[in-house]
Amino acid sequence: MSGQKLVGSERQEALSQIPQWKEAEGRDAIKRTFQFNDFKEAWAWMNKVADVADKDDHHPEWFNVYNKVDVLLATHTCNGVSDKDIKLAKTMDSFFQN
Ligand SMILES: C[C@H](O)[C@H](O)[C@H]1CNC2=NC(N)=NC(=O)C2=N1
Repeated sequence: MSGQKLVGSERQEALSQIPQWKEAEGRDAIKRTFQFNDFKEAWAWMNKVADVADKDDHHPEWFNVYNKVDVLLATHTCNGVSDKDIKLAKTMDSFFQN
């Protein structure tokens, strides 16, 4: 994981791999909202993600209300979207499907 800001065709290719994620407004970041059956499911998912985020030292910016989690991913060190954000987005998506 380089952590370098993704730009141009490399960025478009990476974003095409995570079609549920959209570019954030007013900031170089990606966003997605996850909706669960209830709070406990949302919390369990967040807990699974937290383990990976801490292991990879790459953390989401997220806001949880009841069964919804709004997520924003960006790499602070490059002030933009990097491969680390794409990887974490894929992990979040995989935990959400399973
Ligand atoms: C000191 C610590 O390793 C750094 O601040 C890590 C922590 N988690 C991080 N998370 C994200 N999203 N971007 C970072 O640049 C980052 N840097």
